[in-house]
Amino acid sequence: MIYTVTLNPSIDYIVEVEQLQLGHLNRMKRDLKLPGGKGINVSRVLTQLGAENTAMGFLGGFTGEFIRDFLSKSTVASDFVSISDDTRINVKLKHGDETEVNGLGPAITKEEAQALVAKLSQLKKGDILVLSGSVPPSLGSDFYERLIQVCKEAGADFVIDTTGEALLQALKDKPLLVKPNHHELAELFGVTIDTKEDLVKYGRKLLENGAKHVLISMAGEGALLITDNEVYHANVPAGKVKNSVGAGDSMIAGFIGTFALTGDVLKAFRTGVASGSATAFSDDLAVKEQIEALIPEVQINEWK
Ligand SMILES: Nc1ncnc2c1ncn2[C@@H]1O[C@H](COP(=O)(O)OP(=O)(O)OP(=O)(O)O)[C@@H](O)[C@H]1O
Ligand SMILES: O=P(O)(O)OC[C@@]1(O)O[C@H](CO)[C@@H](O)[C@@H]1O
Repeated sequence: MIYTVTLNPSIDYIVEVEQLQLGHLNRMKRDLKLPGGKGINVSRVLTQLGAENTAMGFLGGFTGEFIRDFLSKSTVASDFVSISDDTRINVKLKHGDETEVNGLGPAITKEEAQALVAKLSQLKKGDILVLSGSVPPSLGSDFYERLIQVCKEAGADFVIDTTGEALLQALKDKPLLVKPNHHELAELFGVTIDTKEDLVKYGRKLLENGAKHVLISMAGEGALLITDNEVYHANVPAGKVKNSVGAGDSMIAGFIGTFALTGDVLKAFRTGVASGSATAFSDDLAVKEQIEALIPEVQINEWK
């Protein structure tokens, strides 16, 4: 069973304007409210792929109710801890370009935090825990580390999609998968990456430090999968990009959902790329039919 954890869910308020004029009244051309937060996105795409999963984390207030309701209507199983503060609203402004303004996140009490830890102590060997996204400041920066220890004690695997120190710290506990994009990989090691050799060199460092699989996404320029023995490159399908929000989460869902169902790492890689691109080509997250249509367009080659 796969469990996703979103410590800091959001309503993603997607607002489209013809042209953004700072300091003036702008009228919306279109707007859309969607449940957001990286783990929730992973759960929504896992559900599309038929991979059994439960979305967990913290939800509170009217914003939390919106998310609960949306997930239930779209048959995404969930088991969130209810909190007294409001779940945040993240603004995604489309004005030719994409500008995002993400909230800090709600206050979470010690008791609420402990309630999530207690739920996760029910994990079992063979389960996969997906930890994705930012940590609300009230939880403290070591909260992921606490959840990873709970996961390890249960003998379950984990995937972590975060950045910086929290990601580096998590490597020693041997995550099943990490997926930085090429910019995040460079930032992580405080370097600039200009060549294919450097991408592989720094991707391999994540493996050497403990990750079991490393995916490096490069938006429209393809993706790399680095395993102990091999490096594989995938192209991305051609299409019109409508939305990049959640493309990386969809890629993780495609990879982990397929890996959990088949154990086949290359099939997982191909579905991961197809899922990321299917979301990039949609207004919302990808649905099953869109993902399936793109799978044959993803070619994977060994990278020498
Ligand atoms: N321009 C594009 N054309 C086709 N596919 C794309 C494009 N941009 C993103 N994707 C798909 O989405 C996947 C993840 O994209 P990206 O490298 O932007 O990840 P990310 O930075 O984690 O994404 P996010 O915007 O969700 O933070 C890519 O590997 C690819 O499959
Ligand atoms: O603020 P965080 O937790 O880093 O990212 C949150 C977020 O930007 O990530 C998702 C896309 O990946 C969105 O649904 C959501 O708004």
